[in-house]
Amino acid sequence: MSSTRATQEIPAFRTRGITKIYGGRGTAEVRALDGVDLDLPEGELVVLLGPSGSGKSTLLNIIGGLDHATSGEAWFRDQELTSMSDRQLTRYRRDNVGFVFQFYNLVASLTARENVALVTDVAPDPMRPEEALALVGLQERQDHFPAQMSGGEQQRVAIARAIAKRPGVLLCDEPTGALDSKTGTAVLAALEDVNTRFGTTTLVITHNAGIRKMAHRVIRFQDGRVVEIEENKTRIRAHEVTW
Ligand SMILES: Nc1ncnc2c1ncn2[C@@H]1O[C@H](COP(=O)(O)OP(=O)(O)OP(=O)(O)O)[C@@H](O)[C@H]1O
Repeated sequence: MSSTRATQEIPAFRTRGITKIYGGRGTAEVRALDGVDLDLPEGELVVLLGPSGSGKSTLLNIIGGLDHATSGEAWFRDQELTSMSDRQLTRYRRDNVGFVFQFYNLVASLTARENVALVTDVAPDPMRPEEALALVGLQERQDHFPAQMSGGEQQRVAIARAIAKRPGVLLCDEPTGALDSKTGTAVLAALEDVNTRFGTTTLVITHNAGIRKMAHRVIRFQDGRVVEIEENKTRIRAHEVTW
């Protein structure tokens, strides 16, 4: 087996027995994750579904290097995240992870281009902000401020900001949660395009079950466990998703 092939077989993310317990010592213990084992291949678009409180965000935060597990192992490619210090996790996030959250977290006093430049100024091999904004269809809106844009446009600026540093993975927590179907569709199309064009492994938490049909793989959570993993043989395009 060639070394290239061996490298390709390492999943983007691998978790073994990941458990996260909040509270304890007098307060009620919450087992947010209870032994999660996952292998997520490179380049996939993965949808995480499950009821509120089932552990989706907790998992995303751990594999995104924003939080520590209580026990178990989590790996990004050949790097073990669960043995990293906070400083190492900060570097891991900076070098590898783009985040997109439900509320866009744009700086109100900066234009779209300036919001993206906040990230490109500190990344080693970034796209130009103009290029990232063009990829999400906002080439005409570079000099606009967040308040002059719709929710969907603001979320696309947030996606441009997340992808501009060319991350290996894009982690999205309810990216369409605050959007109506029309603007939500444009956001999904931007995520689909990034995944297809760059092969960026993309994880999307959603409560919109319609989005599952866009995914290569659908992971369903319940009570802190993975209860179902489904691979879609045929996928639909973002613009076919119904709300
Ligand atoms: N900082 C915290 N302290 C205590 N409990 C927490 C904390 N963060 C999350 N939890 C609990 O952990 C469990 C899993 O939460 P998590 O946010 O991962 O669920 P989720 O599936 O993402 O839910 P939602 O779809 O509502 O965002 C919940 O019971 C939640 O209340």
